[in-house]
Amino acid sequence: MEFSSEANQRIARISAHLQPLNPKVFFYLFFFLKMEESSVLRRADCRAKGGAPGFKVAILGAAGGIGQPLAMLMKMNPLVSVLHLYDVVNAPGVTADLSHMDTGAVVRGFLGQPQLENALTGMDLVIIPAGVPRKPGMTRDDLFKINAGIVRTLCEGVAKCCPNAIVNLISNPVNSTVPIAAEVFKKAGTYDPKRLLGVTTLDVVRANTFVAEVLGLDPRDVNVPVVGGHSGVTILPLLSQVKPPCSFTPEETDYLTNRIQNGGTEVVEAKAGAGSATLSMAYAAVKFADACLRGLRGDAGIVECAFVASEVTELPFFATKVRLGRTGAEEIYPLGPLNEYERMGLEKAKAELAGSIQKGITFIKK
Ligand SMILES: NC(=O)C1=CN([C@@H]2O[C@H](COP(=O)(O)OP(=O)(O)OC[C@H]3O[C@@H](n4cnc5c(N)ncnc54)[C@H](O)[C@@H]3O)[C@@H](O)[C@H]2O)C=CC1
Ligand SMILES: O=C([O-])CC(=O)C(=O)O
Repeated sequence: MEFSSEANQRIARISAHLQPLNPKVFFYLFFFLKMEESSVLRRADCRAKGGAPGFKVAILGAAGGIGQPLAMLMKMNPLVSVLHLYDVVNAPGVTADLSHMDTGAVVRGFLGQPQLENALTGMDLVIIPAGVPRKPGMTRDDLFKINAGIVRTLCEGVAKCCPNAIVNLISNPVNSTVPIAAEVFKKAGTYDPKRLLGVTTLDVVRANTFVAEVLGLDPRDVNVPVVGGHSGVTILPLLSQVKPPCSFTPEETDYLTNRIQNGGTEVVEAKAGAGSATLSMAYAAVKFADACLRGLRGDAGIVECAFVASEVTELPFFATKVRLGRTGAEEIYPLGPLNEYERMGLEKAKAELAGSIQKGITFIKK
């Protein structure tokens, strides 16, 4: 008889003591130890395959400034059973590090293009923060040149390996990368507009924080809808629809609108060349991903703002409140009543958005 594994060697040691005794006792004990070993192995195998109930989530760009804290927070999310971390650099290190956390999700790392397909196969949710961030003096559109191609390649992988996954797209410029992703999925014949969501949660998170400061409230009790897109004037906070209901002076309205629209630039300048928002973005991305997973699970009443395919305006994409469900963005809410200030803001937002959306579409169609 061959004894290879550690468990088998233990059986061999015990057997050696038992064999000279009663053959019947030996047989039953040997049988019991074998059963115990196979159940231990089954449990380990089950965990290694992500057998715990929950969703399978991939992060593409997982070793980056957003990717790392995002991966850590997703590793802590009880709705996640398997977490795939993909990047073109450092994925093994981040994976080894996070895999020591005693939380339920099984973490696996994937490095470089040849491992992209394995990273994506079987995923329920794919979160994409891959790409370069801004430096002071740059607009988000300045990132298009590099990030457009990155998003195209990653979305081709999604179309091939997990066409039914929900996609949370973070890479900037979101106003163009979401249309790029849509065109890639259309080309592959896998496009379902409900499953493609541009992440604008950080705008809402900032709006809640800044409005709470002005009102002297706890930001957790404040909810500000932010519509339009994710860049400059396309970020349109609807201060007339803040919950709890409140009112602002014209000066407060100006201050808050400008601060929310320029929140990203405020961080880029403070970081002085070392990148853009990463920690608040990881927080926002996890807030949004968790909402998507709760929607997938079938929870009722999950509503978040997101940049999605939309008929709310004449533009093909627009950020508004959406209801998240088992199939993604199942309902897209209208803008609701706007005041004069917001109506003017909406026209400015639409004018800029139209060009950014078209730029993304043309990038794939050309
Ligand atoms: N939607 C939003 O609200 C926000 C979006 N962003 C955007 O998120 C993106 C990432 O920002 P950071 O994490 O700060 O940048 P980062 O440079 O720290 O990390 C980006 C990661 O992407 C990886 N990467 C590059 N090419 C890749 C590829 N082809 N496949 C997989 N991974 C690839 C890099 O190796 C790096 O680890 C930027 O485009 C940034 O503008 C940032 C903040 C907020
Ligand atoms: O400003 C940037 O470049 C990053 C970003 O999108 C944000 O912080 O909102």
